Amino acid sequence: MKKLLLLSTGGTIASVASDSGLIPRESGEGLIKMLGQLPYEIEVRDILQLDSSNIQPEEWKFIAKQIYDLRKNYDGIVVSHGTDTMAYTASMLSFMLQGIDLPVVLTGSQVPINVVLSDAPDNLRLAFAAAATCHPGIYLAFSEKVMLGCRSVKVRTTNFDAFESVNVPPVATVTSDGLVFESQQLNFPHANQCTLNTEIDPHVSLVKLFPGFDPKLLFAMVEMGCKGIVIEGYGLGGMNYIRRNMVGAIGELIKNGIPVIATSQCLYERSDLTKYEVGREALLKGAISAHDMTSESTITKLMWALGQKMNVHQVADFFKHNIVGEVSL
Ligand SMILES: NC(=O)C[C@H](N)C(=O)O
Repeated sequence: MKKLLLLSTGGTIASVASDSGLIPRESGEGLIKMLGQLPYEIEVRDILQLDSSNIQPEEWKFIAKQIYDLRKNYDGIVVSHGTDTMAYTASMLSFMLQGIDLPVVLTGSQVPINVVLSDAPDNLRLAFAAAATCHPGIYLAFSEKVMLGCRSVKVRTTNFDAFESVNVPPVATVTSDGLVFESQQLNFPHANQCTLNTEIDPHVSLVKLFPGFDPKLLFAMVEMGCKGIVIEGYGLGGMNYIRRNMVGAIGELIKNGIPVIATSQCLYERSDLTKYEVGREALLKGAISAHDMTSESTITKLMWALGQKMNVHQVADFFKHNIVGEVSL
């Protein structure tokens, strides 16, 4: 029988009603009790009790360390987590725990587990099944899909089908035959040499461009300590240069050692700065392409790169590499 660990961190899945709204108070044991008999040996640790809106870099480091320290005793780990920032946590854990040597599966729910028609029991069962059968890696399991953590995005606020695997198919889906693996599972050459590296620099910004945005604000961010910027441009990644010169501003920033990553505000498909004049000009100035990465993966990859003390050229080179399955090049 596979030995699995549940690390509970809070979220709606563990929430109960209170005068001030839903608050995460249910224990991991409480979650497991609602599932009935499962064909796994499960141990539980309550490590946090937070709504995931409160999960930040300090918690990422803590969760990563828990996984790293405890992993040798288990065949797989499930992390119950709020849905709101789960894709960020999944992405950051992927970078912090490169070469992870067992499956780690994040899950949560849209409705608390103590509500009759909650999606929590199904999501938890799916996460345990994934933790028992997937290749080593960081995954997110939700609503009958198991996705690579660094490719998942929360796309719905209330619907049970809240997450999507963006730009790659889900790793597995639930069918009447059980968990069916759809795509090539990850098998990175460095698998089984798990490292814990939680050095990150969260002094970064994620800017969604809109017509009228004043590029001077980018310099204000840098003055306030921002060390790197992700810009969600239009479509394939285009940015304006007439009147408000985003392209010129990007050139200035890069000259001053601030990496600028260009991505798209479209959820699906890649950004490609080579296609239009408006993108190519930014590329010439040194903008770094995020290709088809999610914004969650892009911002966490940037934080991790800066945490490794990479300079702007090293960051540019780092973004040309697929580290944990986050990008198709
Ligand atoms: N469905 C949820 O889990 C939402 C909740 N606010 C959280 O992220 O913790």
